[in-house]
Formats: sequence, structure tokens, C-alpha cells
Amino acid sequence: MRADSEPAGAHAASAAGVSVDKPSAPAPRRLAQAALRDLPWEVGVAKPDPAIVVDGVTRTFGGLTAVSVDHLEVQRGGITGLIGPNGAGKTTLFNLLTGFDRPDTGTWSFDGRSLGKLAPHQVARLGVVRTFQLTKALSRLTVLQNMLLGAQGQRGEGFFASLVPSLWRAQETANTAKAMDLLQRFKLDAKKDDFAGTLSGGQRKLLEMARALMSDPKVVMLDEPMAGVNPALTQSLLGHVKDLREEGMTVIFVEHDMDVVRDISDWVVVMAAGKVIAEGPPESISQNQAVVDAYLGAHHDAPLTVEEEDRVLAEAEAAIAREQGTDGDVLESGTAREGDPR
Ligand SMILES: Nc1ncnc2c1ncn2[C@@H]1O[C@H](COP(=O)(O)OP(=O)(O)OP(=O)(O)O)[C@@H](O)[C@H]1O
Repeated sequence: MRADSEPAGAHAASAAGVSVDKPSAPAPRRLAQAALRDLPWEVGVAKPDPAIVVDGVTRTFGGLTAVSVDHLEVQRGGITGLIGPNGAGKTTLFNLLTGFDRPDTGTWSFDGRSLGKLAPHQVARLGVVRTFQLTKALSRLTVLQNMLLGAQGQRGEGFFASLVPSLWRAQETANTAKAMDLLQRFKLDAKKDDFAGTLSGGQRKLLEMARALMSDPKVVMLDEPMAGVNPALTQSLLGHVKDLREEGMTVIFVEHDMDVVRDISDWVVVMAAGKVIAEGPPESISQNQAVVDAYLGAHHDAPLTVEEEDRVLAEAEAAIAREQGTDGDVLESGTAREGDPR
């Protein structure tokens, strides 16, 4: 099951009846990097084989423009890091692309198919999934129950299929087997009956990633996969992210830790104040003056003005209200909802 026990590209090659033992077959990492190597480091640059294409997407909250992306392409089969100072719009862009939020303007597509009008479960069914944080409600479910929530297309969901118990029981058995396989791969199988809320920070991140894989995604969007993870688990998590690429998935991740970004990204997109301000391979980013200015301009350590303090307080209150409002219905809807209190 683990990608690192199989040669790169093994799935596609064996499906096509081609021998996978050829030593010359380049690893997906090298394929992605080679595809991106000669591109100019320009905002909006066209990629050789884009999986996701974003055009003119804006999202405002009252007077604040949280996202304003003119054009962005994400290369298929690569790992794209999305970085930027706090409040840059990264999470909002994730929410928009996966149907958890609606933009004011703009279009975006996956494999040429427009996703703009789709609900999160429809987007997931097409193969684009995001991880979402373990909310209070999900913490009260077991690890295995969390995994089963990530499964797509349960036959029991359909009205007619639900009349035929043998159909949904077979589906349930298959989903449970798949969940246990993934839990084993992420070394969480011994925890299957534990409440998810009892997991450590790193184990929660592993569970979030494992749950996203239940729907056999083509594009995986990871929101801060390393946040709150102790150093002992960091390498294991990084390995799991790289494995997704080895299996042919397209990975987009938000991360604040630049060491992580440099380690795993084939390409980095930098946002600030809602806009993409730079794009390029990891090594291009630290030399980019606009990026340096954006981070310095964020004034992380400067004391807040009274107006800023008021805004931060209002945002925190709104976030708490949102979290309280969304907690309960995660399970009722049967659809994973963003519980991110931002
Ligand atoms: N539901 C909302 N209502 C009002 N403002 C919001 C909402 N969601 C996000 N914002 C605002 O939009 C801006 C972008 O927020 P977002 O969370 O997308 O940034 P981010 O880059 O993910 O930040 P961070 O790195 O801190 O997570 C921020 O100013 C934030 O306060």
C-alpha cells in the first residue's frame, strides 16, 4: 500500500500494461521539478500541465478583500506550497477552491471542469479534497468513525440503494477495510477505537491526511499539515506528503514553516493581502523583494494600534461564534465542513 514500497508511477504504468521495472522511469518528484524548471518566476505563469486553473477570483468580507487572484495555475503531480503572512488569504482561497465558501467573482477549474458552482462533497467527488481541522464534534468520534466520514459515494446514501441492505452493508465493509488499510499506513490502526480528541497534535494531522485519502483524491489540499506537530513526527508527516506525489496526486499545502516549504515544495506561491505576489521554485522565494517586503510589512512583532486591536478582537469573537455555530451540524449534514475558527 505504501508508495515507497512501489516504484514511482507504478499504478499508471501497470494499468497500461507496461513494465514498471525499468530503472530509467523518472520519479514523480523529478518529473514535477523538470516540468517547472524552465518556467519564468512570474505571477500567473502558465504551467505545462495545470490541474487547477484560477481566474479572477475575489472574495470580500465587508470592506476587506480577503482574496483577489487574477490568474493562478497549479501543476499536476507536483507539490505546491502556498505561503504568506497572517491574513494573506490562503485559507480563504482553499475554502473557495473546495466549495466551502463562495467568491464574489471569478472562475476556477479542475482538469478543465469548472468547480465554481459545486458544493464541497461534489468537488470531493471529482477528486479535489482538503484536510480540515478536527472540530470538537469530530473529536468526540473514534478514529475509525472519522475515517468513515471521509468515504465517498456510500451506496446507503442513495434512496433506492438504501432499500437494499446487502448493497450498503457491502459498501460499509469495503469502506471499513479501506479505512483500516490507511490507518495502518499512517500508524494509527492501534488507535482506531480511541476518541480522536485524545490524539496528539501530530496524530491528528496524520488522521486529517488519512481521512482525506478515503475518497481517492486526485488533488489534496493540506492546511498547515505541520502545525502543532512535535519534531519526532515531522519527518514522518513530510514523508507522507511526499508519498502523495509519488502516487501521482497533486498536492497544495499552506504552511508557515519555511524549512518545511523548502523541503517538500516543487513550486511556491506567495500571497499577501489577498493577491499572489510571487511564484517560483523554493529557492527563488527568499530572494524576492516583494516577498521580503510583504513579510516585513506584516509587522508581526510591532505593537497593535487601537484600531487593529479592535479588529483582532472582533475577528476572534466572530471566529468563536462561527465555531460554535458550525460544530453541531458537521455530522448532521454528513458532509465534512470547515471548522477552522478563522
Ligand atoms: N468569515 C470571515 N469573515 C470575516 N473576515 C474573514 C473571514 N474569513 C477570513 N476573513 C479575513 O480575511 C483575511 C484573510 O484570511 P485568511 O484566513 O484566508 O488568511 P490566511 O492567509 O489563511 O491567514 P493565516 O496564515 O493567519 O491563517 C483576514 O483578514 C481574515 O480576517
